[in-house]
Amino acid sequence: MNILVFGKTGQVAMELQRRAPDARYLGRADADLTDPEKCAALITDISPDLVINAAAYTAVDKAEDDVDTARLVNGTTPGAIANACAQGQIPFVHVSTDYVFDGSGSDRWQVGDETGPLGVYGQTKREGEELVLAAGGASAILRTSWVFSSHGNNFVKTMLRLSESRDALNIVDDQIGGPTPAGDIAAALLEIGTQLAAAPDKAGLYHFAGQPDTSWKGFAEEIFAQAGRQVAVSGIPTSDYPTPARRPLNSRLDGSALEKAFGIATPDWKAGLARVLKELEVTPS
Ligand SMILES: NC(=O)C1=CN([C@@H]2O[C@H](COP(=O)(O)OP(=O)(O)OC[C@H]3O[C@@H](n4cnc5c(N)ncnc54)[C@H](OP(=O)(O)O)[C@@H]3O)[C@@H](O)[C@H]2O)C=CC1
Ligand SMILES: Cc1cn([C@H]2C[C@H](O)[C@@H](COP(=O)(O)OP(=O)(O)O[C@H]3O[C@@H](C)C(=O)[C@@H](O)[C@H]3O)O2)c(=O)[nH]c1=O
Ligand SMILES: [Mg+2]
Repeated sequence: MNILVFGKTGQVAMELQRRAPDARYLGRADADLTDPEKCAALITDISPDLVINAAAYTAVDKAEDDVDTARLVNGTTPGAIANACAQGQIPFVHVSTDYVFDGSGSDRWQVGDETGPLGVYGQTKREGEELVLAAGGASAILRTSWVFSSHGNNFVKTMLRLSESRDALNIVDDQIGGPTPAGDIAAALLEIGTQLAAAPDKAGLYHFAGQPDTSWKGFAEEIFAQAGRQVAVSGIPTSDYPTPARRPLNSRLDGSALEKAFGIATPDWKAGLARVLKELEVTPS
């Protein structure tokens, strides 16, 4: 199967390259997602058997002041890609986020639940979802959360870096969600794409997030425990950690629709964390 991937340097794109080295990966220089027409034209020219979009504008706070770029990258261009795929009858797998939700309540979000993004990143990712679904092709959207890996920027690497200079940290303990290993996401995207090619009726929205749910404080504590770093972690409310973008308090995603349609189980993030720390050569001292 000829697979075309938008994204090359990001966490999920790097993990896709490990699992599907023969796919074609488009970096920013090959396909700038601020240019919807160019991205759509690439699909028509290349005519692959499957398209995966692993690129996005993921700088949550920066997006608040960079709305036009975030909208093009997260909304307009995924829509244009989905339209080109629908026209060419090419299955398309796209990635979205827990930040499309408003974070109310404490139930796990189901795929059909109403969205209500709190910031520009979440709003533009939701616009992308709507445009992809409206394109009407064989498109699957995988919402995930709190992605980490040995590559790029993520919470695990931030905590490890801070532990070099700090013996105490304040971390928010009232945002609850599922940390998700990028490697498990990449494997899920490839499995979804393969199944979608044979069964286009499996198109739609799905959730995939690591379990068990935890807070950012709980995630930090597990990172330091597994890494053998002595850092005292104090829980603080979100109101004590002001940021330009608001973030959802309840990010719990229910993965049962994905399990039912594709047989893909919810990943164990603590096991994924152990693998990432091993890759980073972080061992308890
Ligand atoms: N990171 C997270 O915690 C979460 C991510 N997601 C979603 O998962 C998907 C993958 O995210 P992740 O792997 O973490 O992303 P990263 O933040 O690791 O990387 C973002 C990628 O998008 C690329 N990109 C950004 N802007 C453009 C552009 N204008 N043109 C071309 N490429 C561009 C970047 O390229 P470059 O290196 O050139 O900047 C980079 O490869 C995204 O859809 C994201 O919304 C969902 C939930 C949580
Ligand atoms: C560094 C630090 C962060 N925090 C908090 C801030 C924030 O609420 C939380 C996580 O910080 P981050 O900067 O990793 O958060 P953020 O970049 O918002 O992470 C999000 O990225 C986007 C792309 C997504 O789609 C989401 O699923 C989610 O992963 O930790 C502390 O409380 N103390 C600290 O010292
Ligand atoms: Mg971030």
